[in-house]
Amino acid sequence: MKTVDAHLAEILEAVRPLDPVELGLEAALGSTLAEDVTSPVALPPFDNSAMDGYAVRAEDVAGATEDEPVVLPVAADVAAGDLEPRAVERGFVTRIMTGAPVPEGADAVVPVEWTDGGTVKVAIRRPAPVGNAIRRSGEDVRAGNLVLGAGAVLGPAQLGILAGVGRRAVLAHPRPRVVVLCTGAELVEPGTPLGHGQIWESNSYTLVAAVQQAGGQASRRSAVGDDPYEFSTVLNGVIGEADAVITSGGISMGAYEPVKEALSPLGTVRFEKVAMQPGMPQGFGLLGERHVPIFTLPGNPVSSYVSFVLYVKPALDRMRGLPAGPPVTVPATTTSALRSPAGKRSFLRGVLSGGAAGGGVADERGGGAVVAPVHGQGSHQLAALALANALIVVPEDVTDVPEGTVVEVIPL
Ligand SMILES: Nc1nc2c(c(=O)[nH]1)N[C@H]1C(S)=C(S)[C@@H](COP(=O)(O)OP(=O)(O)OC[C@H]3O[C@@H](n4cnc5c(N)ncnc54)[C@H](O)[C@@H]3O)O[C@H]1N2
Ligand code: MOO
Repeated sequence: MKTVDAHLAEILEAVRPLDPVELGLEAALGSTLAEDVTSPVALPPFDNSAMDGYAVRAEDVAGATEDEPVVLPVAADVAAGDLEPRAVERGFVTRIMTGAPVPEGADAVVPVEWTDGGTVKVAIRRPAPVGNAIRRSGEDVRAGNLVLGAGAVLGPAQLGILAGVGRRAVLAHPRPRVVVLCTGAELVEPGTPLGHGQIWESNSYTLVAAVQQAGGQASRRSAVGDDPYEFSTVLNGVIGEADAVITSGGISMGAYEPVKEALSPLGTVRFEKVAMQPGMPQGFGLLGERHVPIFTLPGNPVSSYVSFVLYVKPALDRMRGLPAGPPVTVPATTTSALRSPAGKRSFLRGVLSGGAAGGGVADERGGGAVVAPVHGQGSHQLAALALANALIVVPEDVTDVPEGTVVEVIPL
């Protein structure tokens, strides 16, 4: 049987980063920067006030006290956005608002709270040291400085600095558009009545959410039955708009396996058994001239989600232009004994707590972190999966793990 590592390696070998495109900032959340961005100007671009108050020459107010305030005439008002260059003469002040340019000659701002708030003349009750409440030009970024490098994922703060350095659009790897397509004649939409032999379709909800969490844009197609022709028709209808396709179901050894039956003749999608549990039946390949990756995941709900975590998430990372590899694991001590089939890598569902997972500090031997396997390890046991927050990895050559052993765990 193929190993988990070999299957992932094959997928990562085949999948390429999406070509960078020019994205407006409104559309760029979650994309990956494909250029280095520098600032054309210093930020702030000019010295400006950090507070509402009075721009002064510090020496003019050096003697101010509560009992003997310094009273000075207010020569002008300067608000944020004031375009007129201004100056403060010796013996005068300028009323100034937060964000307004500091007038020539002023070297300190006295907050309004230290004064009587006068508009014609003002009584200042405390001295302000040179530089008080002034935000210097270039304090945040110098002109020409790199603010974000290629490879940065654009979140709210990153979009903010891009706008802050004057960009409206950037070159970025877009979020992959992923179509999720489930198969199975027994599947009906949640919210509709169940007939005999039917179940509510759930995998697409899990997989769409997983794609979104992994930085992709997911779209869901209603489940198709067990007819390979119908499956092919739906697939052909969506492929033009997809950067990747995920299917669930229809790939094992039964008589009605529409995904396998429709895709096997193409010769570009391989169906094989991978030495893992759950998720043994797997398929992967490339479709059409655009070489759109297709992940044909097993239908059992736990199997399809575990397969997503192990194979699709790293592939989406690569498509996003990010470093891609197997999921990160952390050490934790198992609270119960574990069993695993010989020759397969198991991904048991568990609840990870303590250590780094619980906000504490885990040492490299799992000190502090513990993991408790959930009750119900069948690949159909979706409720047990929903209680878990981690996958406990049991290697291929291990069949019994005693309670108290340090194991590797994939946080979900
Ligand atoms: N003779 C063999 N039978 C099976 C083997 C095998 O090696 N030999 N492998 C088993 C394993 S392991 C798995 S995993 C499944 C995978 O089968 P398929 O990918 O073909 O999936 P289906 O048969 O379509 O469905 C399996 C199971 O999952 C339920 N299901 C499917 N889709 C959904 C969905 N969207 N939402 C909720 N539940 C879903 C479906 O009703 C079935 O119960 O094959 C084993 N059999
Ligand atoms: O590989 Mo299957 O996922 O055990 O049920």
